[in-house]
Amino acid sequence: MTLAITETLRKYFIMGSQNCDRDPIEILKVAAAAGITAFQFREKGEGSLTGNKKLELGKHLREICCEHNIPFIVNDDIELVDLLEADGVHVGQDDQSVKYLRKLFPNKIIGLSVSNASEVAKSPISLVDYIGAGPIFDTGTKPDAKTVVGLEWIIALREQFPKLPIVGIGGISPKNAATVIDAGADGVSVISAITKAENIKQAVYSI
Ligand SMILES: Cc1ncc(COP(=O)(O)OP(=O)(O)O)c(N)n1
Ligand SMILES: Cc1nc(C(=O)O)sc1CCOP(=O)(O)O
Ligand SMILES: [Mg+2]
Repeated sequence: MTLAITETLRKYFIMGSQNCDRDPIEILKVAAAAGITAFQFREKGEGSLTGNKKLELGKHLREICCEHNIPFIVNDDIELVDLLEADGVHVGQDDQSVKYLRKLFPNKIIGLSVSNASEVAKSPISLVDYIGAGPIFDTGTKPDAKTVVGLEWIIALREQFPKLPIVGIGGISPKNAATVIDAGADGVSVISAITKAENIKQAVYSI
C-alpha cells in the first residue's frame, strides 16, 4: 500500500556512507525494519563515495527500500534518479531547478529546501510535493548549513501554507522531534539521530 505524502514524511531518514561509522547497508536494514517511512540517499561531502562505488552502494540501499516498501529519494544527483529507479529527488535552492525537474519527472516525488521567506518567494512551491525546512536546530552533520531557523520557521510556513507537506530538518533527535511535529511539520528528517544511535530501533521509535 502506498502512503500519502504526509505519512511518508513522518520519519524520513537521510544517509550517505560519510555519515556512518558502521556499514550503511546494515544501518538502513535496521532502520527500515524499525519503521522509517522514507529514505534519502545523500552521498555528499567529505569522505563520500563517487562514481561506481556510489552507484553500487545506492543499488544496495535502493533494494532495501524496495523490500520494505519505503520511498527511495535521491539527493541532488539527477543521473542517479534514473539509474536507481528512485521514487523521487530532493534539491536545494542552488541545485537543479524544480521547473526542469518537474518536466523531467512528472510523476516522481520532488522535495525542495526552503530556509527563509525570500527563498519561498522565489520558489515554485506549487510544483513540489513537499518542502524541507531547516536547519531547525544546530547540526554538526552539515558544515555549510544555513543559520538556525528554529521552530518559528515551521510555524510560519504552516500558517502561510496550511496544506503543504512540510518536513523539518537539522539537529532533530528523539529529545526534540515531538516539538517539530507540534509546531506543524508533517514529519522529521534525521541523519545523525539514526546513524550515530547506540540503539537504532529505539531511535526510530522515538522520533
Ligand atoms: C528533507 C531534506 N530537507 C533539506 C535538505 C537539504 O537540501 P540542500 O539544501 O540541497 O542541501 P544538501 O542536502 O544537498 O547538502 C535535504 N537534503 N533533505
Ligand atoms: C542535510 C541537511 N540539510 C539541512 C538543512 O538545513 O537544509 S540540515 C542537514 C543535516 C541534518 O543532519 P542531522 O540530522 O544529523 O542534524
Ligand atoms: Mg542539495
